[in-house]
Amino acid sequence: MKLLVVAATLPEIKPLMSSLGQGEAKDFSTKTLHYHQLSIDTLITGVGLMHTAYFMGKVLAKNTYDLALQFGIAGSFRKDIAPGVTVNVIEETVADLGAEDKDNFLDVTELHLLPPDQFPYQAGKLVNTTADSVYGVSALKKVKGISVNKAHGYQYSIDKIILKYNPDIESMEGAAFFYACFMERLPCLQIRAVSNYIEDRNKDRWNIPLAIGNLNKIALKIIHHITEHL
Ligand SMILES: O=C(O)c1cccc(C(=O)CC[C@H]2O[C@@H](n3cnc4c(=O)[nH]cnc43)[C@H](O)[C@@H]2O)c1
Repeated sequence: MKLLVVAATLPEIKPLMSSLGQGEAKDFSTKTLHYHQLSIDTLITGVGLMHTAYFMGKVLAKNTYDLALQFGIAGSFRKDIAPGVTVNVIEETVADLGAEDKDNFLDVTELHLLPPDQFPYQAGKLVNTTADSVYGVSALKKVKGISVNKAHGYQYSIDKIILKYNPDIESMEGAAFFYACFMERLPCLQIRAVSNYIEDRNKDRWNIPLAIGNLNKIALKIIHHITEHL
């Protein structure tokens, strides 16, 4: 079985990679690891939608996989999804692709620049239908994500985005990962651990080590689940 494991930055999946053993570098962004019967390509895309889209397109043009897994940290809009909590992101919207109209924001579907049901969108959303039970993650909370180029850090714009999309979490790569996987009809999961609440910007309140620790525990659990059920 061939897996693609994607992260924005190396620290986010370094503990997982260390647990899986030495791999060989394919190029500066990808490495191949062999673990039991699995061949695992790891891809570090860099932070952001554009970087993720480029590297996903490149790796999927050259390789075929049975499953792609994106692991990352995220901000949470909800007090009940606290720093450290790990979630399965099952829906994505690019929340800052569009145009301003005075104090309003119109997204690409509202601007009629993207037909809301054009494949792979469903009512303007990217919805992941990959069966999570197969990969041992059914206990994780399923959440709605937004992807942005400009992270929210100001209560006024946070209130507005909650009213518009009612998101649970925010990342800077999730939608690009889903779009590439859905276009290639590649089963995929986007698993994120919360590093911070989305609030007026205060980096001192972030807990990235906790998020990365919990993220990697789940990541390893998924890989073990797959090896045990092959
Ligand atoms: O310093 C800041 O204000 C700041 C704002 C957003 C992200 C960062 C990062 O250093 C992390 C980038 C990385 O983590 C994901 N992430 C984590 N929390 C959030 C968030 O609240 N909003 C958007 N993205 C977040 C993101 O996917 C990046 O990969 C620093």
